[in-house]
Amino acid sequence: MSKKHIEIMDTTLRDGEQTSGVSFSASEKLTIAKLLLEELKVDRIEIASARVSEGEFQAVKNITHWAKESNYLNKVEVLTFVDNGVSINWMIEAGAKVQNLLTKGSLNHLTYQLKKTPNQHFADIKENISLAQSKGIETNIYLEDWSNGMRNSKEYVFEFLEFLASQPVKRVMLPDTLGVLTPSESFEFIKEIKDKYPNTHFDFHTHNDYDLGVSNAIEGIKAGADGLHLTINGMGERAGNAPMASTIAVINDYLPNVTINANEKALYTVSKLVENFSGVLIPANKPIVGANVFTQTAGIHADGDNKNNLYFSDLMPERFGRKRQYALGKSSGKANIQKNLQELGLQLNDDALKKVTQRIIELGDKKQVVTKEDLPYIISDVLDRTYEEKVTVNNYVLTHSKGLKPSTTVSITIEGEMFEEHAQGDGQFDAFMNALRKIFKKKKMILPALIDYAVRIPPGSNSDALCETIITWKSDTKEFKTRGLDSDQTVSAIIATEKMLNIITN
Ligand SMILES: CC(=O)SCCNC(=O)CCNC(=O)[C@H](O)C(C)(C)COP(=O)(O)OP(=O)(O)OC[C@H]1O[C@@H](n2cnc3c(N)ncnc32)[C@H](O)[C@@H]1OP(=O)(O)O
Repeated sequence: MSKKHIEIMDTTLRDGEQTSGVSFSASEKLTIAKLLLEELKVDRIEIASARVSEGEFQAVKNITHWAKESNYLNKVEVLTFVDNGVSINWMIEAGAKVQNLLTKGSLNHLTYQLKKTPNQHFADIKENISLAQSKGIETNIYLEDWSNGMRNSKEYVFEFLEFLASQPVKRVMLPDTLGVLTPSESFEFIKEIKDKYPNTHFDFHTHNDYDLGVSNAIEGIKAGADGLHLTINGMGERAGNAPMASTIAVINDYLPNVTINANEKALYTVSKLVENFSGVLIPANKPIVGANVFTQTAGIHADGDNKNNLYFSDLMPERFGRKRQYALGKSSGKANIQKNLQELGLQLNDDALKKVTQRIIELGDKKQVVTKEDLPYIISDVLDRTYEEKVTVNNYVLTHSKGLKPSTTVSITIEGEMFEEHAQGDGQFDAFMNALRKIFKKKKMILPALIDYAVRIPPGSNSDALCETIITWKSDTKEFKTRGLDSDQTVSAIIATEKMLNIITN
């Protein structure tokens, strides 16, 4: 079976910009247009609606100027209105060559918005197309609200298509303007039309109001559509349009008899650029381009990746210029940690790996985000413990309140014997140390003096999970440092103190 080429028309700069609150500047539009055509290699781009504003006029002018020099002018399209040539003049002055003429694809819209009869509308359109032709402008035609037209005024839609068959129109564009179609209707409607007009090029334009934008687009292609309108990150009015990334991936993976020019590898870069320019953040779970979609979190999945890539699918991140990652947190297992260690070029023996895994799970339990960059600190914190653990801090309460002295109750075990003490201090940690001093007095031991106390976020660790406290102690015989690492500053100091207690009792 011969393969069919499907045109991809990107409308991020027109329909995508209709996302509430989004307005691209002229230079942003030019940058996005270049990336779309040169890197993502979509077949066509729709860059603006005519007449909108002076800024929009400038934006179109900049793009057409560049497109003319780069031989892309016939791929750059402007949405126009049936307005006695006002839109056509606007786009000609802005240097554009292809109009996407917005007409009414449902009787309802025609009757109530334009207040015209079908014959009046067709006559206006005929005049518009012929004016465009006389000025060297190519015409594609939108049948706005076509999906509802097919449901409620099918006779009108076919009358319209019959009229268009005699017109010099390059493409007929069928929008599901309100995103109301189901996948099966998308298939049926497009098939019905394509069967009747097999030689006409039909674009299908879907919206995501029911989250069916991609499914509908795919069914449209199966039914015979020749082109699709998509937007980067699914931007667009209301719930947006069918997103470029997932639609392309589905076409490539599930429609073997279809070819497209779009280059998957460029998707992520374009998506991030549009995210930055639009200010509309890509949801972390957005297929293909979201931050989390190539991150394995569960330990079992990371383990399976080590064993014959059991949790891989065709949707490999490298296709899209991305990399698989392994999250660190409470659902991590040894395999997640190993994968991250490999990336850092570190190796641990089984015992150390177990201890580090346990520590990451503890941190994860506190809802902390642990990153790959935190790992070296966690490792040195855990592996610091080269002594026999004779002292354990079991429990403590630290209080801090306005007008009252901070106080602590602490319970510790020293070589199997439990002690509990209460003390006040100048701060929470001071109170904690005073309680410890009381306990160790009972053991006839004097604790070393605290001579320096430094707190920092570990350098290079770019998560907010960790806080490192390094305490310098001085006893009669020596000066030494201990460090503690935790998400909480006081807890990290207590961990450093527990290490000191173990050093002096060993
Ligand atoms: C499917 C889509 O997403 S279509 C998106 C179309 N793009 C836009 O709307 C771009 C943003 N719009 C605008 O900047 C403005 O609306 C403009 C410049 C186009 C027009 O502005 P205004 O002249 O102020 O009119 P307004 O915004 O109220 O638009 C409604 C008018 O357009 C008419 N209209 C609606 N569809 C069409 C059409 N396809 N062709 C011609 N006129 C149309 C309406 O009948 C109405 O006319 P009326 O005032 O005589 O009743």
